Amino acid sequence: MSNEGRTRLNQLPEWAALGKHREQLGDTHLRELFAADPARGTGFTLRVGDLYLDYSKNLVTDETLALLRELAAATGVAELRDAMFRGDKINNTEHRAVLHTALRAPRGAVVEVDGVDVVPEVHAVLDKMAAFADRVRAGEWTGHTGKPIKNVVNIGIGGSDLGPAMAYEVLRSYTRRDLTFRFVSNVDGADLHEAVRDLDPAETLFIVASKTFTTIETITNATSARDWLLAGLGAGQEAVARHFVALSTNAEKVEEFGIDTANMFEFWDWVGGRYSYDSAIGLSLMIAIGPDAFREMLDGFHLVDEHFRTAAPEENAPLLLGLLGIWYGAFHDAQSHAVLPYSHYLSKFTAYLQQLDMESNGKSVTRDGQPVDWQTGPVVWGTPGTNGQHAYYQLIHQGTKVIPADFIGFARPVADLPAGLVAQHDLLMANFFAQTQALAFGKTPEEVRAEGVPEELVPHKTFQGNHPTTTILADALTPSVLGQLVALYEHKVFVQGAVWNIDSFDQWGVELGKVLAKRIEPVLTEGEGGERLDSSTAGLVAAYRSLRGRD
Ligand SMILES: O=P(O)(O)OC[C@H]1O[C@](O)(CO)[C@@H](O)[C@@H]1O
Repeated sequence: MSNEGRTRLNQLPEWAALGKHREQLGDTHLRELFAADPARGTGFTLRVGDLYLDYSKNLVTDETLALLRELAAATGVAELRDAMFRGDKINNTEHRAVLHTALRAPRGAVVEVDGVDVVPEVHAVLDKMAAFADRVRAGEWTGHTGKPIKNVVNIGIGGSDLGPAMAYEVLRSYTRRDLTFRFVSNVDGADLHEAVRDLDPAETLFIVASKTFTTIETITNATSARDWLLAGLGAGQEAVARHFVALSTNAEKVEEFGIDTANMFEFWDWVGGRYSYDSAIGLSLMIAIGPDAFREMLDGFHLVDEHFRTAAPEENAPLLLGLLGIWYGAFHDAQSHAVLPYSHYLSKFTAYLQQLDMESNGKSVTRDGQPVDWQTGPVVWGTPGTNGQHAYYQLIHQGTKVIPADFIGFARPVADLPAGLVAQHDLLMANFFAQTQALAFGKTPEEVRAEGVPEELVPHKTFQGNHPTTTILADALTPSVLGQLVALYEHKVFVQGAVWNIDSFDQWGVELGKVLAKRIEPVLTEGEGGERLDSSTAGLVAAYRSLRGRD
């Protein structure tokens, strides 16, 4: 889907109107916006499925939102969205459809790629995954020596790791606590070593997750895992079949590696790596939480897909979140976006969003290859909130940067939290609410003085406030809520890519480093070819070789 001839974003009248509006708003403070509209705190909210979204503490007025929606209309967000759901090849540099939404379509829905309905295939793989997961969970899938599987090690990287690893943490309270799950991604041998050192190979299943099955980190780790297994069992290649399964789009490479393709769970080139954990890539998660909870998660995704597809612009949560990000990047010069969950279980959520957002929208040319001269994707960062409060929140409160932040919290702690610890939840959530309040309203010099603070300390104890936040509150962290949250962010990223007119579904930016690493490896090991390197890299490589005693 090309869009040649489209007016450049920053030449649209809608863009100019936003610029003018920004000038008019000037330094208008959230304190003023709230004072002017007593209903703002309840009016600037949305409900989507189980998510309650409060966007009132953003630096926007009704007019800002209307202008942003006009920008979305002028840039064809809805048309591109419909093209995505329809299965058009909107990933134009790779000529691929973008259909992660089909992964969570209910049985019986129809989604066509090149005239073929893909939903039956999706459900056939989900059924195969469920049958396998049930066998492992029931102790019926045995290893080479006949022992049931007790340990599951997912080997993958990027989208083939971050999704299942994140979701496993998020849904810990739903997992089989008697089974061990580990996630290996780093080509640093320490990752695999630490993951398997206390495991019995006879009880260990490796899930090799790779869309392409050519990713060097994953194939290297999988090869080492196979060596560890066979050495531990004292067995030959015949032991591999009971201990290795593959998740991939590439049957040929899976077979080449020595994994029986009967033990391969397929997905398709229309699933981007960072959009894939609800495909076969989620097998480790499905074993951990069971097929029913996995289905609930998919239904959560689907609920937000349908919301995004059908909700009016004024009520469309992904559209709103996407447009707010565009507003801050373009008109407030925000360089980053913080995601701050108030749940220990969401400790890997922001790391997951980093790939989703930054690999999707870290682009600087438009869909037809022209350089952009507007901000694209922000730096996404953050860790669970209360820990952040004692680390980097100082900078958010009193530093010089504009850092829009999403606060994510839950009304109820997870169901299996011991009664003695449940009481701590109110304290956690008191912090959650207090922080967005402090960020928005701050503390004026007058308020500080009224506390009797010595004059020389007043500037230090003043909080300027006016720091934008969006609060996402849900009842509890269930599989469905996780699906809803991930889909919300997926579509937010989509909206931004559509407005910025970039291809959010390719990732050419990861290629160069891979090629150079391949070239440098023989220089490290054999010492040949160093003269072709630049002087800095050549010096570093020489130092490395010398430290390793190779020269
Ligand atoms: O699943 P694969 O093919 O091993 O790729 C892993 C990751 O590598 C990338 O292609 C680049 O980092 C990601 O998009 C992808 O999620």
